[in-house]
Amino acid sequence: MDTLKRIALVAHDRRKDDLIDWVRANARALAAHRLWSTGTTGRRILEQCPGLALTPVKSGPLGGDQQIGAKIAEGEIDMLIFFVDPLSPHPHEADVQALTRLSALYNVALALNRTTADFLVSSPFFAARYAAPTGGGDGEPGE
Ligand SMILES: O=C(CO)COP(=O)(O)O
Repeated sequence: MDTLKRIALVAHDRRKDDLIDWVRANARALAAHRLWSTGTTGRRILEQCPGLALTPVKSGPLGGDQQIGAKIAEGEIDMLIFFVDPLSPHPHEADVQALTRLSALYNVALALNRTTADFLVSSPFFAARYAAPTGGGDGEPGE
């Protein structure tokens, strides 16, 4: 079974430090998977974890949430880690709602906060490939 996961990492501004802290804490597990991020989130993650196979798209308010949503609609994302800020208004609220709606519609594993992200990253679903590499596997993305 192919256990390589395609994961999107997104955070609102006031949750970015928390997401980056979570990514750093789970960098070894995440390094075995393919990652996408909205623009500002992705650039900040790569500053801290330059070894991750992470592709930034546009910034969320400039269409990045919709780009991630389109990948979900195309069946190209398995998991969305989206640390939302429920206490601030967002100019692109419609895009935020569309992104979480598409995650529900396409049965994408969705974490809106750190506790749920911890459950996902520690689940057998996530860890199978990591725990049982096949011959010659060294955890590099794309194997
Ligand atoms: O706006 C976002 C999520 O809705 C995130 O976008 P950035 O990562 O570009 O800040």
